[in-house]
Amino acid sequence: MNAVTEIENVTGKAVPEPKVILSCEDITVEFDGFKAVQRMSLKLQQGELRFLIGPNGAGKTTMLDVICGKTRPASGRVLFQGDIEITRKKEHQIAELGIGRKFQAPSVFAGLSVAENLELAMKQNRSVWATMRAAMTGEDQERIDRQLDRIGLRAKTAWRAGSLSHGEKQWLEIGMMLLQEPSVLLLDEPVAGMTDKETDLTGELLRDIANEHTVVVVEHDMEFVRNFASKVTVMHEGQLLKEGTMEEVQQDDRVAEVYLGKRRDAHAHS
Ligand SMILES: Nc1ncnc2c1ncn2[C@@H]1O[C@H](COP(=O)(O)OP(=O)(O)OP(=O)(O)O)[C@@H](O)[C@H]1O
Repeated sequence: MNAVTEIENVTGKAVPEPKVILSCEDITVEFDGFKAVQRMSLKLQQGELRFLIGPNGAGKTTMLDVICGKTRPASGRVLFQGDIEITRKKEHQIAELGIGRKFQAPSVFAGLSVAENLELAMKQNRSVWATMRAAMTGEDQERIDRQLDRIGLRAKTAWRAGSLSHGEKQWLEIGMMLLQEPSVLLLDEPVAGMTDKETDLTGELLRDIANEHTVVVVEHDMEFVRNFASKVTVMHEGQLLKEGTMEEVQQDDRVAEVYLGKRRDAHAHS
């Protein structure tokens, strides 16, 4: 399963080809006859941080909903890890396969401590829980500590989650997701409502996470995207408008017209 396909680069030297972990093919979503997404395709490589941008109503959230099984497409299919078709699977089955979804608002248990939230999340990881039940504590504590360091909340382990800042709650929820060891993380506007400092720290956190997981971020904050995106997918009116580096996307006239241009105009008039 882990065989790495090799391709030849321009010098004729064999280099490992990045593995596609998730592939959305020709997805169309209809709501009462209205096509919210139209023949949209999206391929994600293992370990990439992909930003999904576009104006309001472009279909970004609907694409995440299709991937995580919340919305059924009228046509098209979603393949996970090569040949596992997840298009008609239920949300919980898709989550168990390793695709985690985080919605915009943080959802942590406010009355529990940071540590308790993380412990609970880890216990929901059924496969690990079942196989490692006998050898719990030490190893589990290490896994929790690792996430605490990663999300920057080690000093606040005993704090009630409800007393954390908005940004810290978002990081805690990301840490909780990571303890379930997903291959793919889908995040809806993770930096909305964060301070500039929190936004930057979140960008660094997402980059760090993307070394081990594949991360898809739906985002409106263009400064954040500019600072942290390597590859960007732009949607408009349910369709793929452009895909490429931030530079390529910014230089595209159609993107400027439907999206970036509109934002510049909005700023110019404010
Ligand atoms: N459950 C639904 N029923 C009917 N129409 C819907 C439903 N969900 C989304 N839509 C419509 O589908 C289109 C795409 O919505 P979607 O939320 O995916 O866009 P988006 O790009 O995420 O927008 P935003 O950036 O504003 O969140 C919009 O016109 C929206 O009104």
